[in-house]
Amino acid sequence: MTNVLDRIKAYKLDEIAARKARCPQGEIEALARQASPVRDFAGAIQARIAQGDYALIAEVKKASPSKGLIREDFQPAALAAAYQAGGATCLSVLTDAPSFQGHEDFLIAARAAVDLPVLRKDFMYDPWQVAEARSLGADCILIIMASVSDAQAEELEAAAEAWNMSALIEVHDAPELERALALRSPLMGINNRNLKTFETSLETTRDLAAQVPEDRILVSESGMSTAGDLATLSGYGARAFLIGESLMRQQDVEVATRTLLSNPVRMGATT
Ligand SMILES: O=P(O)(O)OC[C@@H](O)[C@@H](O)c1c[nH]c2ccccc12
Repeated sequence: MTNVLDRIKAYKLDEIAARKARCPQGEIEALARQASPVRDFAGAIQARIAQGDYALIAEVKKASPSKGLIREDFQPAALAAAYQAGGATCLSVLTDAPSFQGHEDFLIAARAAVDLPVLRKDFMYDPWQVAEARSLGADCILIIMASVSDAQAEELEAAAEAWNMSALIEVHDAPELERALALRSPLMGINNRNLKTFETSLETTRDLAAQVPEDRILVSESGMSTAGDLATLSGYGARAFLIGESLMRQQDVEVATRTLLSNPVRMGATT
């Protein structure tokens, strides 16, 4: 039985092979070395949380396999600027074309419009892709535990470290979280959406949060749309949130971002 994630992995491996044939490791590394200096993605999230604020990773997302086209008027630079003005801490930009109608140029344009660190949101299997991400300017990569072996995850994380980039480790269940804890990255993403079935429930974060050690930053991912959702997830221990669709559906993205982030539960504050 093949699921969505398996299908994505199959075409992604073909895509990687074709790209590597056009631009071998040495060449992509040379391009990566010329890229704009790395912005500290994990550090920005850590700093925002330390201030008692929520850290928002705001996603530039045109379409998804489960929802189709999400936003008609899609201008990555303007959207990035709106996210930054609305209070986002970092950006995530989808670069996968077949399933998300993403593009490398969207990441380049979005990052150039702001001074926030940027996650390249794509399906990573090969250290070559990490160098490619850096060559585009990306500051962070995604490692989806459901789609890689332990050895692959370790190899991708090591590549991110070698480029001074952050890595967001994504899990959806307890066995994946267990495997993820063998890695070093402080950024532990709990995806509320099952990438094999698209089923989405904030209870995923509730059920796994207790198993995330204190020294990791819990990032709740997917399926959030209101300040109330953030408050609920904050009750489970999440202080960082990765949000795309609900913000992409708003006419005024800056106002929507600011509204979403209003009313944070200030840690340690008494009422
Ligand atoms: O649009 P949402 O429901 O707010 O979700 C954003 C982000 O979490 C989601 O796009 C995502 C999480 N993990 C992924 C892995 C690949 C592609 C996309 C994703």
